[in-house]
Amino acid sequence: MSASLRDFIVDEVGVGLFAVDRQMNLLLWNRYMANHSGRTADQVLGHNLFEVFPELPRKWLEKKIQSVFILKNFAFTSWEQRPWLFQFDHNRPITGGIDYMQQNCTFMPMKGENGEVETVCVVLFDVTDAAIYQRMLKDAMRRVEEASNRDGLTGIFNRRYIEHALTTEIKRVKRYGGSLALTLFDLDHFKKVNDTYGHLGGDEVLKEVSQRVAANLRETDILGRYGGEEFMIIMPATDQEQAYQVAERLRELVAAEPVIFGEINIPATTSMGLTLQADHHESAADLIHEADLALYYSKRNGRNLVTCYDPAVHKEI
Ligand SMILES: Nc1nc2c(ncn2[C@@H]2O[C@H](COP(=O)(O)OP(=O)(O)OP(=O)(O)O)[C@@H](O)[C@H]2O)c(=O)[nH]1
Repeated sequence: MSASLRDFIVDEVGVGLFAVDRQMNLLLWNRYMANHSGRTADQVLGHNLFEVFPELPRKWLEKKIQSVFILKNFAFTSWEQRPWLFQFDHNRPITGGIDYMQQNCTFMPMKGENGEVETVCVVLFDVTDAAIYQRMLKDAMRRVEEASNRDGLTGIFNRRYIEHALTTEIKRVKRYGGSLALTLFDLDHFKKVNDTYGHLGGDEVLKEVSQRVAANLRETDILGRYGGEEFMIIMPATDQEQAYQVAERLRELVAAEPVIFGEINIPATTSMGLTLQADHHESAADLIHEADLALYYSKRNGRNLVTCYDPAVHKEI
């Protein structure tokens, strides 16, 4: 191959190419590197790489290059470990939060006639597009995952998620001890709300009640929509007295102010049933059943009430 052909390829190859000797002096600097760094080959060749580019991660890069001299093997770095070696602009209109050109690098040992590595040549690949797509894919997957856990109307957790969360919390208590309270609540006479104010009015009540309750829980509590107008609150590390206080506060909070639906005020109340995790509970279903029974007694005793499950009082219906 003629020298001119070789020079042509080195300059037009479309990746960054540079080479250093054992003292880290630059021996090769192709046009790609010149264009992106703003330093021409004439300005950098013969100079120490780290003196020309003091912003390079010297300790890490020197070790990497020295290892190629010593081990006489190729070495690689990926943008996932270190997003970039040189702070090059990427010129992408949609960056997805990516600041500089993302780079993969290959370090090649170039041996002399004596078999020793005399030069290390570094190939720098622009992998910004792949990095952007991977980040977008991860974001999309996170959003899908998030959406699959949420109830479309109210934005709180859906039944699938909250049942799973309850099972996890029960396992945690069984293993590490502590207390766990479960509250189920249901909007009172909700059929009448729908009949009187229409389905959209009913929906507004569901949304507003969810928001009020969500805003008045601890960060560690988990609120979910369990059914049409039925909700569940998992309260980890909460005993019966605390859970009762919380439920009473929430009940009052819902009843205190009507839900505003356009020009109309819709009064809403809730009935609640709560129970605590105990050794005899085998599964989430056992706990839910007790909370449901207590909720039933709240309905039966006049609604707008909180009932704590008591096995001596709350018998199967
Ligand atoms: N607007 C609206 N209504 C819903 C939704 N899901 C369930 N519902 C309604 O909720 C009502 C529940 O009625 P019931 O189970 O008879 O209970 P209730 O009228 O609340 O009576 P009590 O629970 O005994 O106080 C039904 O009319 C359902 O159509 C929803 O997403 N939006």
